[in-house]
Amino acid sequence: MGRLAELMKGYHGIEVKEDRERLLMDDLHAIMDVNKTMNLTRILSEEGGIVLHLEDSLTGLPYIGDAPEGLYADLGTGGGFPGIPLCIMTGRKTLLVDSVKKKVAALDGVAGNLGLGDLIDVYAGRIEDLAKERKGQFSVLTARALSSLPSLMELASPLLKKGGRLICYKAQPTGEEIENALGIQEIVGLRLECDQTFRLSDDSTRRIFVFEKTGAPRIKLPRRIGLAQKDPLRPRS
Ligand SMILES: C[S@@+](CC[C@H](N)C(=O)[O-])C[C@H]1O[C@@H](n2cnc3c(N)ncnc32)[C@H](O)[C@@H]1O
Repeated sequence: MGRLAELMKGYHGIEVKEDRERLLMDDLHAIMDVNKTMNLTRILSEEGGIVLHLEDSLTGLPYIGDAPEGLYADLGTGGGFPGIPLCIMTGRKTLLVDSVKKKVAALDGVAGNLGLGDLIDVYAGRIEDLAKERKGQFSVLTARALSSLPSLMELASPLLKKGGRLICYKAQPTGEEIENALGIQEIVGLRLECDQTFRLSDDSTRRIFVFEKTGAPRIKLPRRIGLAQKDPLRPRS
């Protein structure tokens, strides 16, 4: 058993088989290699990458496992986290979404080299544009280090089919952010299903919020490009 598999079993009770671990480590090495010429991640050491990219990404595994069958997209994927690790572990058809074209092109190359070209597609563009093109098509979405919870809910809602899940990875959400997220659930047609705090092996704290799409949003989504992140929705008083 390698270091990642040991951490996942010891700290999170998640089993990572040998062939999956090899592919996950190949992904990390490939991203670190691309990172020499393009800014994909600030984490430069292998040990840092194992914990802060792979271990952290895989903590979302039980939640993606509970989501309905079907398409998965990682919103604001950056260096492909948590999208590529979750694809490797679940075998779901995966779309990696980011507005920066060269990052997305690099990820396409990495996925192809890992032999994941049939499972992984990429979308170089804004989430709001994807929502117009592929409304209601996704069963599960993830977002890590992308935006506040209310922004994520607004961006995700039009992409999700009913019963689909949005899995948000947060390091330190503020009380106000959580209050606003809870206050806009009906407006965006999502409901909080799970709010879980846990620790990574380096002792840092993480929180995962899972929302379920319960019905159509009360307002027309997506709003104008940029508004979800610049001027997030607030609870109606
Ligand atoms: C801080 S990075 C996080 C990357 C990765 N998810 C991670 O956790 O390592 C946020 C990424 O989201 C992308 N992004 C931000 N807003 C976006 C939008 N509205 N549509 C598409 N991509 C977006 C940025 O280009 C950036 O690559």
